[in-house]
Amino acid sequence: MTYPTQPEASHFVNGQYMEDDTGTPLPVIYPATGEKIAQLHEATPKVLDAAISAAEAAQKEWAKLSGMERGRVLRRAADIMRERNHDLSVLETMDTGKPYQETSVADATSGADALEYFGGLAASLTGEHIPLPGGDWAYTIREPLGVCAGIGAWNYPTQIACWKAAPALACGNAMVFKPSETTPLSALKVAEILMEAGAPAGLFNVVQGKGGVGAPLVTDPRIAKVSLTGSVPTGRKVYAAAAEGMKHVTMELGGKSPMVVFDDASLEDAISGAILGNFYSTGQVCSNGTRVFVHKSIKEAFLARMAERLKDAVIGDPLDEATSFGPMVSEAQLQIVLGFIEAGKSEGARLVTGGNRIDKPGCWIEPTVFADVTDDMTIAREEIFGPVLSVLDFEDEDEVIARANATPYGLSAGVYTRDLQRGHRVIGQLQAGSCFINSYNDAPVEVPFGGVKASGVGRENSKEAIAHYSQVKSVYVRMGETEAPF
Ligand SMILES: NC(=O)c1ccc[n+]([C@@H]2O[C@H](COP(=O)([O-])OP(=O)(O)OC[C@H]3O[C@@H](n4cnc5c(N)ncnc54)[C@H](O)[C@@H]3O)[C@@H](O)[C@H]2O)c1
Ligand SMILES: O=CCc1c[nH]cn1
Repeated sequence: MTYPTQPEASHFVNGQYMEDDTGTPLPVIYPATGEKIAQLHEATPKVLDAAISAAEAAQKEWAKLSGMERGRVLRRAADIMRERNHDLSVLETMDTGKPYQETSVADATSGADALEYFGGLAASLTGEHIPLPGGDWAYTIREPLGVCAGIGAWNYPTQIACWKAAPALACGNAMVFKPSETTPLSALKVAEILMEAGAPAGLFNVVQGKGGVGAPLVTDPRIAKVSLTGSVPTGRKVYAAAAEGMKHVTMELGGKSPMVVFDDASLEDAISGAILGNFYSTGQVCSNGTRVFVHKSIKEAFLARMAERLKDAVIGDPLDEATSFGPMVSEAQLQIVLGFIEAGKSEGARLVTGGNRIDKPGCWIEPTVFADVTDDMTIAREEIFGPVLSVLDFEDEDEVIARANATPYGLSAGVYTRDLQRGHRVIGQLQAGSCFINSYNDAPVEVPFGGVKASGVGRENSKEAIAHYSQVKSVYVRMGETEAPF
């Protein structure tokens, strides 16, 4: 392996790399080949304490800056990130296995968008003046929360770090970020870039490790807010632990989202949407539309054309720009997905294409499509987080809305139809936070992102995120005498 993937040290604390090799070893594997590309260590209590202390000290100084000054640092970081997009994308590809064709347009670039967007907003985070009877008045101040903990999943490591850090820092907070143990490399680059852009030492710290490092980070009394991107079971644990300390939370969790394809839809567009919503990032996207409800009258045409379109997937070296479908992130995740495929077969779903591990080193699996899936099957109920698309038939609008909503999840939903009234009518009734009409899986920073029901609490991106990284102080000002009853 020629690309430098071994970082200077495992953690980034108080503006510099930090190592404590007494921590449990954490090997980093390139999923495309199974080769080890870096060797890190999990954070020990000493590292974690140093990171939180550094963040606490930095936050006090950072909060004294004006929004304009804070925003300037974030916008500089966005520029640096864009200048380094190539190298950052190669690193992201090696960390996750996602093809460079994707990482070069959806990872560091998305992180840079967040830094630029929230950098631009920082100066406008002001309070209100509220006139009251008798000449009295009140004003409000939007204050930072303090030190925020960010905890990431492995599918979008750079994007997740920036989607959390950018609004947190814009509001005057500091952050201790724990990336997923599976993809620990790129958050360290985010930390380097923020320091280079002028952020004070300690403002953004990275500590490595599994849940055993995440758990004490969440409960540390110096942490004011926890933002987790991860699965629903982890979300339940982290939300409960944060509640004990009455901390603010953002929970960006999993889903089992419906995509509804009506009989008047453009078949090519609907298939493109289903490809984006099931096979982009090898199916490892939280908002994926994995329950594809296709109107019975067009189902066979949909399946035939989907099978044809899948032949155009270029499965190969993720660093080759022509590759459009990479490996799964890890052997463990691959085994989980193979288990779901077996469940699909044994419960009676029709395997249309794929279904097999690809016989070469690394974590490769074929893009897989099941048809004749029914609502009670495991593959229709549980989040798979891999390249497995399930087609379910429907005939009636009210029926499909009820079935689409019959899930504990509520992250996303999509509708394909040429009837715009129907599109809005149906989307309006689907229980999901991030929805699409005649599109799927777009996530621009200007638009709120997040789920309802078990899929999460709070929103990332857009102006909505500001409310989740700040609190409002109100000040009542009496202009006359203070009257009391006695
Ligand atoms: N809604 C979103 O924005 C979004 C985005 C990406 C991924 N996801 C979800 O993430 C999941 C896949 O990622 P994953 O397998 O890394 O998820 P995961 O829940 O296994 O882990 C997520 C993170 O939580 C940490 N963690 C685990 N136990 C913890 C504990 N007790 N306390 C604190 N931290 C703990 C892990 O180390 C990791 O960093 C999928 O369910 C996917 O839908 C959601
Ligand atoms: O994985 C979830 C977040 C996301 C959705 N689209 C791009 N990133």
